Amino acid sequence: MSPARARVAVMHGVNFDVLERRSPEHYGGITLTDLEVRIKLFGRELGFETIFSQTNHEGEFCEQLHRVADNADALILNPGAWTHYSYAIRDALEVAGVPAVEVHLSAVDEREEWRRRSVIRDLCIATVQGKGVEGYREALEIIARALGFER
Ligand SMILES: O=C1C[C@@](O)(C(=O)O)C[C@@H](O)[C@@H]1O
Repeated sequence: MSPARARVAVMHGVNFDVLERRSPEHYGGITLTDLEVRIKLFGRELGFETIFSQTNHEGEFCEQLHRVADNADALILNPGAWTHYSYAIRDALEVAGVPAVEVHLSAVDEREEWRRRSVIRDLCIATVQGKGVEGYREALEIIARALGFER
């Protein structure tokens, strides 16, 4: 039997603390707080508790991945630029021990060459990109299906 409320960790990486100052064309001009409020509401609709974190420090992101299974049943991660080159984060994700969905606000596969590469993609059950804030809803729906929590 599944628990009443599954917990999903939502981890934002480098430069998400200044999201509203980044290219509105790609990131919508939204603040991280507004983004997290929207994700929390999506989560509630699906019966999830969402747990948020953001850091600009790669080692801290890795340490959060090491511990994520203590507090969460699944993971949504948007590591920002680390996605494209951090093998440290890849290795940490490998030991995270919960199903993970990779999310990007922008369509990384249609942007610069260096953004088209993700070193975490094959460790994730899905990738959602280019759908802005709505992409997080899609990621939560994917997790709901994966955990057998569809309502
Ligand atoms: O920081 C980010 C944000 C991003 O992950 C996105 O959400 O679209 C895309 C990355 O290429 C970029 O470095």
